[in-house]
Amino acid sequence: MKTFDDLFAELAEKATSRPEGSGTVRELDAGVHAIGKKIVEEAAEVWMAAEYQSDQETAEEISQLIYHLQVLMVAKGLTPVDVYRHL
Ligand SMILES: N=c1c2ncn([C@@H]3O[C@H](COP(=O)(O)OP(=O)(O)OP(=O)(O)O)[C@@H](O)[C@H]3O)c2ncn1[C@@H]1O[C@H](COP(=O)(O)O)[C@@H](O)[C@H]1O
Repeated sequence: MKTFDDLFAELAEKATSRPEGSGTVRELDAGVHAIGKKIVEEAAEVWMAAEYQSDQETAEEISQLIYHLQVLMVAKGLTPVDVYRHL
């Protein structure tokens, strides 16, 4: 099963190798403003799922929110360690 650290490593690698068809590359090219909007959208979907949908759907929305947060980290040159420092 993939972990958040595995996903981050994959996204960082894709940012460098820029494979054809990667949604991550597309999102990185769209820039921080667009990624930020996606984060706000996904956060709202997490909230709505938690209130009105199943636990499984909520978990799926949470995974998407974390994905977009990680794309933002890659865009900003931040690493998981930069975040762990604040936990
Ligand atoms: N974990 C994710 C992941 N979570 C969410 N998303 C994207 O985030 C968006 C969330 O979709 P929504 O359900 O909100 O649907 P939507 O609003 O219709 O989506 P859009 O129209 O905005 O694209 C979709 O575009 C998904 O593709 C993800 N895209 C990729 N990954 C993983 O990231 C890795 C790299 O992916 P690629 O860069 O695409 O190869 C792979 O391991 C993927 O599994």
